[in-house]
Amino acid sequence: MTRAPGPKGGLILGSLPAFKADPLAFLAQGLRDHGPVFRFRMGPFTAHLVNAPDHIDHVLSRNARGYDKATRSADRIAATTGNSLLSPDPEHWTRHRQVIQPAFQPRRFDGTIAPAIDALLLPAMQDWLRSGRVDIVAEMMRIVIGAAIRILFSAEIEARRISDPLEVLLADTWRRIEAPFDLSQLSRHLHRRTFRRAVGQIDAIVLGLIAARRAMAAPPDDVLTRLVAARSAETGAGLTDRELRDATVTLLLAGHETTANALARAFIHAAGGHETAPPAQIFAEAMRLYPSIWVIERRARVADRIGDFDIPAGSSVLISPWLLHRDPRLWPDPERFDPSRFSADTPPPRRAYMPFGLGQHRCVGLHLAQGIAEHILATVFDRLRLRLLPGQDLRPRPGITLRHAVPVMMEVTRRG
Ligand code: HEM
Repeated sequence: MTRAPGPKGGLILGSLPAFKADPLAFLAQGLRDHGPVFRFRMGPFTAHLVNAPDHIDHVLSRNARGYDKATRSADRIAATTGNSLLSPDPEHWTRHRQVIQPAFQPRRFDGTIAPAIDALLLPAMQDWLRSGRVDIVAEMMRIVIGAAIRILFSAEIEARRISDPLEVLLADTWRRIEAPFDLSQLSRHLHRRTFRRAVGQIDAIVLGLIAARRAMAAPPDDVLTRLVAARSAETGAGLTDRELRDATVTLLLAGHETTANALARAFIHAAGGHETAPPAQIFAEAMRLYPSIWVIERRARVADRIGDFDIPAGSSVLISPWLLHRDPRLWPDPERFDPSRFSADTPPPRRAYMPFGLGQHRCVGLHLAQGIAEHILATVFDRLRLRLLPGQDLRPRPGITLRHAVPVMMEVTRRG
């Protein structure tokens, strides 16, 4: 057996303290010191980081059967989302994917994205102009969640009623992923009270939306109606209220911070030089440098071999779009923000770009996220001039998603 090289770490916790202190720096250092497949230990768990395009394709796509999502991270996330698309259980995943994927085809959103955003963004831009400033992270979060609620559920709910409890859930989930031993696995009652309260707040909203939708004689044509109407091809059964709740909470959790944080990065880096680049290219480049899902985890179901190294059954395999997108062999001058990398005549290097993942678990919300982001970027840069105020901490804060230190303030003036 050929073990992959890697940092030794401490006797009991292994590399967990170094990972917790700065996960991006820890993984980047491991790559520099040990090469594109390296092994490390986090408490009792063994992990392998894999960072060559061919190896990533092997794990997520070509040999996806050899890997599953029965990972600690998926397990912790399922405490919030229940049995849904993010569930480690392949049966639940298949059922939800069959129902949700058709509801997210790009043409399904024709004509709905722009009005949902404009209703929130246009008045917001007036406020930014009046005060001459905007906290771009908070505003992107508010506008994305508000627009998503309109697009998915045709509802108008104050964004904070959803984003505040989601924030608690995401922070709590990340804490549990980082902890080598989690007593809440023994009993749901050991979940912190704040966690349970946040779940209760979200459930009250989504279960209310589901009940109202079931009672409607002429429901609107949106994602919730499509989920309520979906029937299993084999049994003809529709989703229960619990399944609808799990699907809905999953979409909210997976979609809001990912899109909002990448958008905030797009504004921060495009302002002052790249505003006239096509919005699709600005957003693609922001997600290259700041992929919201900065690490993807799988578990080896059976023993495998990646490159020259043996991967034992049960080992966790980590793939980091953050590292892949900054590899200087794939991306010349990787730290430079340059939307023209994505112009039609310079397609990105093959298999070197994966902000939405790869293979069967590839993001279902991809077209929605891109549609929302491109419309917001185009509308704002068409009318306003944004400049980053100096002296701010822009370092990324990795959690479940790649976050920012907040607030990030930008100066706002009228364009032209
Ligand atoms: C810029 C925004 C987004 C980014 C960067 C992103 C990224 C990703 C990535 C990397 C995965 C694959 C994870 C894996 O393989 O384990 C994923 C899966 C997923 N995403 Fe997104 N996402 C974004 C927006 C959205 C939106 C708007 C929604 C829905 C409203 C969404 C819903 C999901 C769901 C449900 C999955 C699980 C798919 C599955 O396992 O079958 N995402 N996303």
